[in-house]
Amino acid sequence: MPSLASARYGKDNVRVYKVSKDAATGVQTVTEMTVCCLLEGAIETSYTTADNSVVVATDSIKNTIYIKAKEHPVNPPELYAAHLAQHFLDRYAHISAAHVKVVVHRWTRMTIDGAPHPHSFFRDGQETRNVEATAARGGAGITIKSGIVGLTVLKSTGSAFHGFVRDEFTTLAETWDRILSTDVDAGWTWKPFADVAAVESGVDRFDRAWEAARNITMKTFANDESASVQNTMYKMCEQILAAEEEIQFANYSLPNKHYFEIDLSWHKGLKNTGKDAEVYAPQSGPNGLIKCEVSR
Ligand SMILES: O=c1[nH]c(=O)c2[nH]c(=O)[nH]c2[nH]1
Repeated sequence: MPSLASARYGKDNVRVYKVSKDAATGVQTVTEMTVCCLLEGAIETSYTTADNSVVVATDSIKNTIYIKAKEHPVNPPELYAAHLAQHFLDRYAHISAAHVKVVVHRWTRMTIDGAPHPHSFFRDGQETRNVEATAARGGAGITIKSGIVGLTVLKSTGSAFHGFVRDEFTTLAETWDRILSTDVDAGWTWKPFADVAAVESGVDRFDRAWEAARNITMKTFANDESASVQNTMYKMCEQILAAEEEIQFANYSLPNKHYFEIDLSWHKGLKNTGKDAEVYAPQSGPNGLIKCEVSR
């Protein structure tokens, strides 16, 4: 006899834009985000016996996403996500958990004639600031994971990879100097918060951690004499844990986006390998994929 093992539902890809206008200076500040909100609870009968009386319509969930963005600050996204998730527990007795994901897109203020423009912005890359917040009953409180996704980086030297297993499956040559490129997906998990008030008190921690993680990622990527993606990402995790006491875990998921040397010696003896390598072939795939999570 089948039974519902797990279920959650809600609205995904809700695009939200919020502007704040400083009447005194005329300066406007904008935030654009994409929100997903999924609910769990005593909703089994909606699946098993077509009982829609337990269903908060996904259209209503979408409306709530807009209303909470109007009622509360959307920055930092951690606080907005906590307010939104907690709302569903407060409003609906049969909902036991609300999972909110917020993806914040970049709108960076333009500098025009050397001065910050009051109301014009540009998209300076596909990098996003991501937050996943879950509010749950039973003393679980609010759990929050923050992150950076889609920060594409490359270093043209300062990366090696040697000493790996060599056997009958190995063709890769050891290298002491290679190109290293990746799309950073970094995350940091906060100690659980008792309630929204706990998220709100000391709310500066979230922007501080995001800025620290971004700087740590770039500085370590740039300055580390990398022995491997594994070792470089571990060094980044260690520093993120050291930066904020309330962070329990730090994690990275990094594709290794390969750049292959091209042997052009067949053409008039052109030297383009080893120390003479200048023209490379960037690869779309396959790529390495290296992940880790580091705890205290
Ligand atoms: O940094 C690396 N880690 C690996 O595990 C690996 N494997 C590989 O083929 N190249 C690399 N590079």
